Amino acid sequence: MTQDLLPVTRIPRTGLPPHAIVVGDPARAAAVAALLDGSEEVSYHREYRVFSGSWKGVPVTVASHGVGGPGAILLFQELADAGVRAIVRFGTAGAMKPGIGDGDLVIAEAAVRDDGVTQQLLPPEYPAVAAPEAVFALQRAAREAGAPHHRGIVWTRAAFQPGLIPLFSYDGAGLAAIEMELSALLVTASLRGLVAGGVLVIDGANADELVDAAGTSVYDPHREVVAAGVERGAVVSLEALRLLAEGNEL
Ligand SMILES: O=P(O)(O)O[C@H]1O[C@H](CO)[C@@H](O)[C@H]1O
Ligand SMILES: O=c1cc[nH]c(=O)[nH]1
Repeated sequence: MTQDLLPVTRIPRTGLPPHAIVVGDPARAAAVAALLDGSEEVSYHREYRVFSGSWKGVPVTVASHGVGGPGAILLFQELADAGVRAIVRFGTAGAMKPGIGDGDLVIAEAAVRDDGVTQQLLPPEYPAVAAPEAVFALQRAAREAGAPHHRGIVWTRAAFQPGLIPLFSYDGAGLAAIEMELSALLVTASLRGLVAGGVLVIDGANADELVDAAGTSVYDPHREVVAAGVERGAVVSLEALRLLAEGNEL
């Protein structure tokens, strides 16, 4: 019956595991789901591909949200409507700080809300902040996996391609990475009472202004160093969800 499916993503209103990993790319959702026991595709409508399965005994949802905050927030809202209570975004991003290399993980503490959608929902003063338990779970999982990782503030920015308007310079603000959807997730989580966080694999920066003197590379997600980071990040995300589900994040 169609009323049992949510209207935009067509995910079922009931029955999804309450702990979820979200990713931009539907193919990455399939790759993460392939690590689960008993993985099954639940639905696939537009850019929203959803799987369920279990990781070391913990039931997990894996879903893709596509590129960009306005579309992604529809998945986050409908996952909340479907009863999901903890969400980790496992994405890719450009590095903005010397010392953060390709394939490294950035664990978000908060995000700059330049996402192109939450500005229409809430005043700009409202924060986009990760749940501390999600930050600690991701940090612990990264440490235990031996994955190079950093913690910091992420710039979520709606425009991927540079345009004629110069990028605002966050020089001196200590931003760690730039991507496109995280702040929409963190704001949704605060509004809906969810636990949320994010971990991002560095795949280069898509604007000359973001490339630092220490040699951060240009944008190219199709490299072995990025693929290796994605493999590590998938396990780190799943382990962090397990720690959260078991209350063992510290
Ligand atoms: O790899 P994902 O999760 O899609 O994340 C990043 O990659 C896309 C841009 O190439 C944007 O969605 C950005 O946020
Ligand atoms: O959104 C993204 C992803 C990777 N690199 C960037 O510069 N931006």
